[in-house]
Amino acid sequence: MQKKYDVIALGRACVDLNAVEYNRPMEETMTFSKYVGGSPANIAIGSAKLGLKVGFIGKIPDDQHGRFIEHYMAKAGVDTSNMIVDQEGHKTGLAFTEILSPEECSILMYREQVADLYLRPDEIDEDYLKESHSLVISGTALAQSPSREATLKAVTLARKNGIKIVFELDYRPYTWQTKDETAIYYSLVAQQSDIVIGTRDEYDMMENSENGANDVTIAQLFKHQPELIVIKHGVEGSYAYTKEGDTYRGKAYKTKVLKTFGAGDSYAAAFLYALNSGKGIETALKYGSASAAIVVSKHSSSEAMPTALEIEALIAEQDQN
Ligand SMILES: Nc1ncnc2c1ncn2[C@@H]1O[C@H](COP(=O)(O)OP(=O)(O)O)[C@@H](O)[C@H]1O
Ligand SMILES: O=C(O)C[C@@H](O)[C@H](O)C(=O)COP(=O)(O)O
Repeated sequence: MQKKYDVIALGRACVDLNAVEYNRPMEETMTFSKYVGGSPANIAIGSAKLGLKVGFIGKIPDDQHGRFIEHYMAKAGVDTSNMIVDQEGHKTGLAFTEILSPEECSILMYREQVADLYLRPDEIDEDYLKESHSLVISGTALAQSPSREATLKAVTLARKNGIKIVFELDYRPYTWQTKDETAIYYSLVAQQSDIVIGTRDEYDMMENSENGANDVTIAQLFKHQPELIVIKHGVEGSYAYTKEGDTYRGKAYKTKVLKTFGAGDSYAAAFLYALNSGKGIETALKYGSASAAIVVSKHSSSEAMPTALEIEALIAEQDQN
């Protein structure tokens, strides 16, 4: 069935302030470049750039930053009709990045009173959701009420209407109170999702454990709704597991790394694009990894999202060796 959207992403659309000066601690960094950020916003922008029809559900502040985010996303091809403008004075989440070296990057997030976490259940529009084949949920949207309840409502409505749920674990320590709390909400949504994507560390958060094993994780989740589970292991590559018992391994592509962040979001965007285009899981892993390799070589996460041609060129170049 033809629908207006391939994907609707739900969660934060914020601002990244990336250090312009490299190899320097943040204390000594004087200049930052502004980009739209927030994992689900990055995934939406990356998917739209690849040609998917993309919508977004979130809340942005009624100020210059909110308008910057909305304009940028609309220009990138994301439908912003369900990006609610906050009327209670909440602010944009900020992510300051420190690029100490290509291996040592950190993110300092300012997430007090951020508009995205004030999305309310009554602001989730069932008719909008019905227009999409899939719904991408960011784990951070579950960190605090009322965004938590709004997200759970979207999950229920997606299930009711046969919309595939993709759960991007997207764990950020900020705004979560305890590990138990994270594990409870992550498990709840993962069990109701069709596709779950996360790093090994994020699955450990979901399981409230350390050094967890992929086979244990998938055995647990496959008792529930998930049909496809992706577990990322950084530069060591990633795995995709299907409920039917197939395992696929994706290698990381070689690249000149500038910074480490942005990998996960670009991976998710290209992985979903490839799956949506009917390319199969093995190829989707390649698209995700190649997209991430391109983004870690560039300064931003959102602006750096590659086109399908760039991804395909990298795969063709490195897979022939
Ligand atoms: N240094 C790197 N060089 C090339 N590819 C990378 C690098 N780091 C990550 N990737 C790619 O990005 C994917 C996601 O990275 P990962 O670090 O696991 O996720 P996240 O950014 O969400 O923490 C990896 O599976 C890999 O394909
Ligand atoms: O998600 C955020 O709020 C910050 C992002 O915009 C930032 O670019 C980033 O940290 C992306 O990292 P990733 O999860 O490794 O893709």
